[in-house]
Amino acid sequence: KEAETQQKLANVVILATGGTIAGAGASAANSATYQAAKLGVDKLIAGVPELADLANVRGEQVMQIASESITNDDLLKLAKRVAELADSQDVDGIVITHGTDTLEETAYFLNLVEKTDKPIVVVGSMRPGTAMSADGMLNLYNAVAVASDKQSRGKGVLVTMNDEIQSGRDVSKSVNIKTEAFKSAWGPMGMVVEGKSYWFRLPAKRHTTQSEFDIKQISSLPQVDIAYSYGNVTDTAYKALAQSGAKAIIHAGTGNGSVSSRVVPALQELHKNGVQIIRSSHVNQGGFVLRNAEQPDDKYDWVVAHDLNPQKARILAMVAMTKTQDSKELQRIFWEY
Ligand SMILES: NC(=O)CC[C@H](N)C(=O)O
Repeated sequence: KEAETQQKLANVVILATGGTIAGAGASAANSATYQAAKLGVDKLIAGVPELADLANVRGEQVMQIASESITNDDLLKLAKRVAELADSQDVDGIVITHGTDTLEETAYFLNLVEKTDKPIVVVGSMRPGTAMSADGMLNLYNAVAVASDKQSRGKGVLVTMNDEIQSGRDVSKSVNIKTEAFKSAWGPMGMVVEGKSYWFRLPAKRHTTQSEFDIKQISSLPQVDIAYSYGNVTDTAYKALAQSGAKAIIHAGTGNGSVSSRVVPALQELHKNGVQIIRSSHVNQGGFVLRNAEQPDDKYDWVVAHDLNPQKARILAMVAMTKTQDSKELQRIFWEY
């Protein structure tokens, strides 16, 4: 009987990378003061015995770090392992446990480069497992539920936090401390409740199997950096980033991705020397940067990030620039993904 149930259940692999979901604090009252990336994947799985009702689950520890320390090399390593597993016939879905600080970057990266329609679900938690009302157990349970559900196929990389199913492209950490940290300007795609998913929307942008990018053809990522804008800003950071080797600079602009008149000349100069200038916005609820609004992008040959926040724009620029150095092509890619 047990063997029969196992046969019917989906095979889900949990790739653990660290974060608060693997964190531990000194006492149950420590919801914000704790160490991330302490528990191994086997402990995470053992902590939620109900996972066995959803899927045949096995775990792999890919790294054990806080996500703010993830490098491009870490991203490549994770994405290549995801691709290997997705190619394997005995894997039906993949869950990645991840720190929440850069979870949105990893989810978007995988959404762009994984050539599979098998569910890939990225999940984290806002409180360590040792805290009162810890959210990691339920988030992980929900992630495995979504990863083992055939309905989740072909919908791009997903994120399950706080009972919601979000698109890995759109979702962003919008508040800290609180468990409802992950929001998208375009709303969640669905809900997951008691191990069952309920879908309401589909992504409109190219992803996974419809993407022109493939992790198997990417062995390194170009240096792309972000410069933050504010009142009294100078061009120092932009110039320093270019000097350190940035091939593109994401302008984390004010408002509509506006650029201070004190910075414009430096950006024109950097672009003449081959650095791509990509205008994004750091407004909190989701920016919307349009070409030739605020700045004459056609004249300057700059690119706009449209609705992508600066950190997501960095991910797309890196992936795009593995294939093209042409600003028109870059802009097309920014419209399509
Ligand atoms: N809630 C979290 O996961 C944050 C912990 C840590 N800063 C990380 O991103 O890994």
